[in-house]
Amino acid sequence: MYKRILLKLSGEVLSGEDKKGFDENALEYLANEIKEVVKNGIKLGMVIGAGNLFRGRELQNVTNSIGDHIGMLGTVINALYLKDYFEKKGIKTVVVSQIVNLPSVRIIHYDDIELYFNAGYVVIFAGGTSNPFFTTDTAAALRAVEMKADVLIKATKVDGIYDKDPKKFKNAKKYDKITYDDAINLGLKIMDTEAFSICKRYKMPIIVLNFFKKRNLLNAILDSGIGTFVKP
Ligand SMILES: Nc1ncnc2c1ncn2[C@@H]1O[C@H](COP(=O)(O)OP(=O)(O)OP(=O)(O)O)[C@@H](O)[C@H]1O
Ligand SMILES: O=c1ccn([C@@H]2O[C@H](COP(=O)(O)O)[C@@H](O)[C@H]2O)c(=O)[nH]1
Repeated sequence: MYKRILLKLSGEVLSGEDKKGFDENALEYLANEIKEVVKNGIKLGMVIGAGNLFRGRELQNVTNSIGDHIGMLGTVINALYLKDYFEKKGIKTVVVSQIVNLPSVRIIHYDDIELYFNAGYVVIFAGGTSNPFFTTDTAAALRAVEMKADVLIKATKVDGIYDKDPKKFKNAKKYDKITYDDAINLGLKIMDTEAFSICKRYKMPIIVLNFFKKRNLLNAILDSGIGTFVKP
């Protein structure tokens, strides 16, 4: 069983697939899945994307770097929305970020993060990497290494890594296991090359799984071979 986890969630986990904004049913499902994890005493860090609000590359007529700043701010909005929702459901949550100065957001400080985990808080790392031209996959890889996670779990809309995008190709084939090198060399677009490279360099295992299948997250944490496992 993994005890210390960095969970990367697609922004669409908050809105429902291919939708924008926030959906009450989606949030309730998410809170229930997280509650199960917290109940098991797992130290949980989270990085959430912002696909339900803004993706820099989708903002037409906006300068690239500014579009990315808007995207990163979207991840802060999601983090605060989630913190408020989680706390109403009894999940103690703290949001940390280096890109905003708000009373509801704390700065990232390694010693404090350990204290939050020991006190049973879920820690949401908001604001991506703090730099434009990256994505929250790379932020998740960085935070996983920084928090010394046992594993990075990418919970998304597909049930693992395929040889091509399964949303576009019906004949795509799933990998149960794959190496970092193969994921990078085959150009599999489930995660950025930067994210795979950081995980490879620091030997951070990755699990990619379907978040929309009930208890999948907890089952993966209990190490039951869910999704695709990326390893050296
Ligand atoms: N080789 C592949 N294997 C599996 N999925 C793939 C692959 N290539 C592309 N994808 C796509 O990657 C998507 C998952 O990416 P991710 O969870 O990061 O979504 P996102 O839309 O980028 O996140 P966000 O909503 O936060 O912007 C899947 O929905 C799938 O369609
Ligand atoms: O380090 C980062 C992380 C994110 N961004 C911008 O935010 C959006 C939303 O993130 P997703 O990973 O796509 O959900 C992304 O499209 C970038 O525009 C960033 O600039 N730097």
